[in-house]
This record gives sequence, structure tokens and C-alpha cells, in this order.
Amino acid sequence: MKRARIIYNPTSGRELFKKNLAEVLETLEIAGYETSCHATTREGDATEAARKAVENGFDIIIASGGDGTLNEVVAGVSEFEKRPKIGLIPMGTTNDFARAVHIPRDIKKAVEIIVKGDSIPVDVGLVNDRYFINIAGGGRITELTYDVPSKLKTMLGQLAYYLKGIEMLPSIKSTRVRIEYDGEVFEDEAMMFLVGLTNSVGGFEKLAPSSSINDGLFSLLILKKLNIAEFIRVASLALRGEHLTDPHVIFKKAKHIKVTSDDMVLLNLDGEYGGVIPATFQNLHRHIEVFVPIDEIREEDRP
Ligand SMILES: Nc1ncnc2c1ncn2[C@@H]1O[C@H](COP(=O)(O)OP(=O)(O)OP(=O)(O)O)[C@@H](O)[C@H]1O
Repeated sequence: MKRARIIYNPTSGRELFKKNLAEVLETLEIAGYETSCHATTREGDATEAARKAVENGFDIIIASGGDGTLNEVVAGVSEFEKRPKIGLIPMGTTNDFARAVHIPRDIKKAVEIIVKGDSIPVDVGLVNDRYFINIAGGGRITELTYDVPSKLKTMLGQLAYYLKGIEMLPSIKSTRVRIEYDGEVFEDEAMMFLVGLTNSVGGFEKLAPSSSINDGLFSLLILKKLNIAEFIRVASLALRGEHLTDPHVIFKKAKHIKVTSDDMVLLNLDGEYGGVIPATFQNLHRHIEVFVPIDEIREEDRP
């Protein structure tokens, strides 16, 4: 019998997973999985639980939570030579990764995708010694995600981020950075930089429209210094995916990226704090295999 380990964050999003746990276990059991669960208790716990699950020989690991929980599970698995496949039940506030691979927020449907068994390999980002599955970024704008209280996210979902964004708008400043990418250099004031693996960031599904999740390349987006009015204009262009040709935006595909600055710049990895720069980004090509609804995946991203 195959063995599955569910690692879930009971505080994710609207905190609904536990109520559905019996049904999830039953569906997996009928599909031939002997399943056990681990509820995370604090930051870093999902990484430890995932490490243990690999050591104990589980066939698959199911991450239930938001991007933060998935990030931790991937980090726990990534060090190993032989890595179990990952299933995902999106329960977070934004679920950018799930959105990028078309896994619905409906628990039942997400479990059916795992049971069906189709999977694709996806790239994983490694920055210094930390992993990310979706997006890494720096600059004052990306720091606002740390300031959104968990209670507010539970009540308001993604709206909580937008409210915080509006509140912080007047205080957003640029930082002088040096970004080296595949032989090219940007050295100037920037509002933020993003290093993406998928096309979905903070609910903006068209931020990096042409991103492939397993081509071995990052999508690098740099937003140059601009004022509030220009910022609002570029942000509204980004909602429609029309920002890439704006003169304030640099958008490039790159394999190797290095960011340095004389200032203190915090890194945001998959929506959580992830250390400070200098940062060297490495793309671990097709590092993790994830269960997906294969018919909805672009032809070029399929195995
Ligand atoms: N029992 C717990 N109590 C508080 N925090 C926890 C607990 N378990 C895990 N965490 C932390 O919560 C972080 C965020 O969780 P997660 O990403 O699952 O949900 P979210 O914040 O609601 O969603 P999103 O990341 O999509 O906005 C995790 O990275 C983890 O460090």
C-alpha cells in the first residue's frame, strides 16, 4: 500500500481544513493510500515534518495551507536525493502557486487531482540557502506582506493585502540596487525587484505572463523608481498584463541572478520574510514533481 503524509497548517486562510479532514482521509484511503497527518504548530514546523516524512519513506507528501506552508514543505523535501511527489490542497489567503498550476481552492477537487495521479516537474528557486517555489522579491513594496496580521487575513482574505498596500502607499521608497542577470547589469534606484518561477504573484495572474514553471529560467521583473501617481498607473496596467512595455519596467528571462546593495534590503520568499541581500539566485530545474490537473496545464509545461 502507498503511504501519504498530510502536512497542514490549521491556521491557514479561513481555517476550514480540519472540518474536512475525515472526508479527505476517506478519499485517499479508497484510492489506496494509507494516510497520516501532521498539524503544524509554528513557523518552520512544516519543513521539519516534510524532512521526517522523506526519511520515513512516505510515497507522497500533501501540503495543505497557503504558499507559506507549501514553501516550507518544498524546503524540507528539496535537500534529499530521492524526493517524494507533492500534492497540494490550497487553503491559504492567496495561493499563488496553486493558481499557477490550476489547482482549485475546493478541497474535494484538489484531493481528486492527487488521487488521479497526473504530475509535472516544476522548478524550485534557491536563494542563498533558502528555497522558494513561486516568487522571491525585495524592496519596500514587497515588505508589506509581513505587516498584515493573521487575524485580518482570516477575516478578509486577499483584501487585507490591498488595504495594507493602500495604507502604505505614501511611505513606499526606492532603494539603490545592483542586479546582475545572465551577463547584464541594472544599477540604479528601484521600487522593487521580483524573481518569479510562475506567472501568479499576489493574485496578479498576469504579472509575468509568459512564465513557464519548468523551463529552468526565472522571470526577472524590476520596477524602477517612480512617484505615487506613476506607481498607481503601472499597477493598474499590471492587473491587465500590460505593464511589460512600460519604460519603468524591466522584464527579462534569466538563469543566474545576483542582487547587491549598500542599503539593507529584506528578501521576501513566497510571501514570508526570507533573509537579507546580497542574494544569489539559482534555478533548480525540474526539482519537484507536483500533482496537477494535467488537461489544464500548457502543452509546453507537460512532461
Ligand atoms: N499553528 C500555527 N500557528 C501560527 N502560524 C503557523 C502555524 N503553523 C504554521 N504557521 C506559519 O504560518 C505561515 C503562513 O501560513 P500559510 O501560508 O499556510 O497560510 P496563509 O498565511 O493564510 O496563506 P498565504 O501564505 O497564502 O497568504 C507558515 O509559513 C508558517 O510559518
